[in-house]
Amino acid sequence: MGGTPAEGMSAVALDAARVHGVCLDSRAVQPGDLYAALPGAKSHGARFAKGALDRGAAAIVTDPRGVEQLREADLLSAVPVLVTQDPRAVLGALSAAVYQSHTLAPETFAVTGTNGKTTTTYLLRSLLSALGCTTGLIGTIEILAGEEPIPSVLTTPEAPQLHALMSRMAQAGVSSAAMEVSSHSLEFRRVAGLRFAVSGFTNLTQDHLDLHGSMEEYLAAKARLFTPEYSDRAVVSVDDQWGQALAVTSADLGVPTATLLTRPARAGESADWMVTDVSRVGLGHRFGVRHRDGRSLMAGTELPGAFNVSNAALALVMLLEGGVSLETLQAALDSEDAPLTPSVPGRMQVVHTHPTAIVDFAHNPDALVRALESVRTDQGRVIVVFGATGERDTSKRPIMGELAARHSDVVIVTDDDPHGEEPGGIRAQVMQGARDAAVPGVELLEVAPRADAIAAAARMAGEHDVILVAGRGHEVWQEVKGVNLALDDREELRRAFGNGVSDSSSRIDTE
Ligand SMILES: CC(=O)N[C@H]1[C@@H](OP(=O)(O)OP(=O)(O)OC[C@H]2O[C@@H](n3ccc(=O)[nH]c3=O)[C@H](O)[C@@H]2O)O[C@H](CO)[C@@H](O)[C@@H]1O[C@H](C)C(=O)N[C@@H](C)C(=O)N[C@H](CCC(=O)O)C(=O)O
Ligand SMILES: Nc1ncnc2c1ncn2[C@@H]1O[C@H](COP(=O)(O)OP(=O)(O)OP(=O)(O)O)[C@@H](O)[C@H]1O
Repeated sequence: MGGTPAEGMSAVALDAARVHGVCLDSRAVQPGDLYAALPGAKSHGARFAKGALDRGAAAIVTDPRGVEQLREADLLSAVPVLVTQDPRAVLGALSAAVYQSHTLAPETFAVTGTNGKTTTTYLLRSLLSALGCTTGLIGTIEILAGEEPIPSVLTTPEAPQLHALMSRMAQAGVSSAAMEVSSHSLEFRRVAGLRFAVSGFTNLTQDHLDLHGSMEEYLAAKARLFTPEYSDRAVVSVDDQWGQALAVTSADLGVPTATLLTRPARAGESADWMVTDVSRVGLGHRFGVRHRDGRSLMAGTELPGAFNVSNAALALVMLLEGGVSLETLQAALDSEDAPLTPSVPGRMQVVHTHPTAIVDFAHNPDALVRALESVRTDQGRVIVVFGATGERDTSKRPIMGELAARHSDVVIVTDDDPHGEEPGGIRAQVMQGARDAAVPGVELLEVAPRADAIAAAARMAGEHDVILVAGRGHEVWQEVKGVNLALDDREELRRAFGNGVSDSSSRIDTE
């Protein structure tokens, strides 16, 4: 590399002796790293170049705006600077070259879709382990390289971390990995330079419209995964219109694509794989998965919720399409391991019985309805506690309020992560939707803070009622105006039931 900005990446050869890593956060730079100074929504990474250099950055990659900022700060001649119009477009390839991940990466199964990514990756990991593989996991809750846990900040990490992880997994002997691919990561090309053995699509429903603008754009972001650039094969759930459209484009682009229908077929509908013979067993289900050529297997999952049959079927079909034989998979399913009942933190997690109290991550309209439907019994009431996130897709707030009122007996609206927003204003929008639904007999309460709302639910629940605390799942921090406050819905529920419930209600509005 030369000491002046190189126009265009083709002019540049990475000097492996000098560049040992790639990093896009000045605060995390290690000596010898290539610092990627990227344009961001709030600032430009070039603003932080001095910090990166102080920490030992060996080179910088940036865009022309970044070069200007480096020039103004008199940092242009400090280290070699690579300049390209769109640094995110080359970050995957640069990271792959530095970490040698293209030769080392384990066979990876990618899952995308609005809901079900985390659960499906846990199901894949559990099945792969039952098949004797050393496994890896990358997703919202945690990253695992074999048994080694690595903290997870994003659902899908940035390209440098992803490529470094792939190398680390290879060193840990990981042969197969399951990974969540968010629409944000596809939009920002975080997965550039990776190839997936099989990519799976769960569903598309309203979420993240603040980033994508419309459902069509949201699908277009997801669809980037289903191209020959990323995927050797695809399994697309065609339960909704978006999956049906995606299956067509994926196949048209030359990705061998299998379709999966996990709900009953409507007239004229068919798919390569279908879910059959679904029966409820306790909180879980037994079900079959059948190919249109007649091959089939039988499976069972104790994970609550009909949607977990869809997630489990997707995981099974991804493995079958990836080359695992039906007989081998059936043998793993019939083993003592119960590979379709992994413990997934904060996803339909039963925290208390009599009354049943469940913590779930449902934080968008479709997930909330499905979670509420799956906890309905004919014996008691459904009490839901939830709120909406601040500074995110505001249009879903009244919709979720309305749906909660339609599918519950008691709705307790509280706070989620308000971030920088005024929590009372967020609650008011959710409450408005619940009120507008005008469902006779439903009780609407607004209770804050969240711990008090959970306590109120525990206090009012009878033995046969079900409490669903939705929206935060595994999360243990609540972010309020830049401060992280300790808050774990599971702990609050245990406290409410275990230690009794205080009489001092902080209810602030009752209807
Ligand atoms: C909307 C979004 O995705 N934003 C990402 C974006 O932030 P940004 O554009 O605001 O960055 P910025 O603050 O302007 O900073 C510009 C650059 O300067 C760098 N910087 C900044 C400060 C500093 O001191 N030093 C430094 O080097 C930053 O690393 C960045 O590269 O680039 C940052 C650096 O990589 C990301 O951390 C950040 O993700 C934030 C944390 C985030 O919350 N992302 C969420 C929305 C997200 O991606 N979620 C999806 C899952 C969604 C779902 O399905 O639920 C995910 O995959 O996790
Ligand atoms: N296949 C599905 N269809 C609809 N809802 C689902 C499905 N699977 C799970 N859910 C609901 O969505 C919530 C989130 O599930 P999960 O974490 O598996 O999805 P995710 O796609 O990883 O979500 P996120 O992107 O928000 O992290 C669950 O807690 C459950 O309420």
